Amino acid sequence: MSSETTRPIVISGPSGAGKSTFLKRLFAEYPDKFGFSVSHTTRSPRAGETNGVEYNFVTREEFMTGVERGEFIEHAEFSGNLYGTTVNAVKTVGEKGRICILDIDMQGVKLVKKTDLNPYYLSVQPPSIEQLEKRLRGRGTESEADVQGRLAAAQGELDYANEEGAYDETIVNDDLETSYAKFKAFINNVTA
Ligand SMILES: Nc1ncnc2c1ncn2[C@@H]1O[C@H](COP(=O)(O)OP(=O)(O)OP(=O)(O)O)[C@@H](O)[C@H]1O
Repeated sequence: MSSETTRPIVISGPSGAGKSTFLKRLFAEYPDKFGFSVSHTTRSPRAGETNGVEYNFVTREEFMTGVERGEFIEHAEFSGNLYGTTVNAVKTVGEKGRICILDIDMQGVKLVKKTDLNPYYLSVQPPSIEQLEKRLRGRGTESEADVQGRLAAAQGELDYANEEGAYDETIVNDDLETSYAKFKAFINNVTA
């Protein structure tokens, strides 16, 4: 296997564009090819959780030392605990021979670009904002306020994706079968 095959793949696009739909199908088709990075957290492990599997469990001091050393791509605090993704956690997936998939928003993309991870960047877009709204409502997993927030953020995501060189490839998710075929072709092309 050449080093090329372990480059991560960043998949980004507005909430509701269809990233999870594509990834679910992809993982079902290729169960052993891809992987997700293990995040770090300062929260305590729950029963049955193993360090290094669900999360890398660290102290707040260890976490903050990592942040100061620039080891984190991103981190955030939720309900009193820190969570984040390190550059090394992404590299570890590749070292195990799997392709690390990063399903992240535009802010995450900008942060990954500051690292030496050198991934492929793929933008998944809805056919229109109207269609996006329909799909978000159809999914039925968000409150009205959440749908509005996602639609407001969507335009920013699309504007960024239109900037020259922001992504290696853009897939407009109109007809699902056709779009998934394009998605798969992109993945197969960069991982061949
Ligand atoms: N081509 C398509 N045509 C019609 N509906 C679609 C299509 N692709 C996805 N959907 C539907 O649109 C909704 C949003 O898709 P999905 O959850 O995959 O988006 P997402 O980009 O992963 O969003 P998030 O970033 O919020 O996780 C889902 O209900 C999904 O079934």
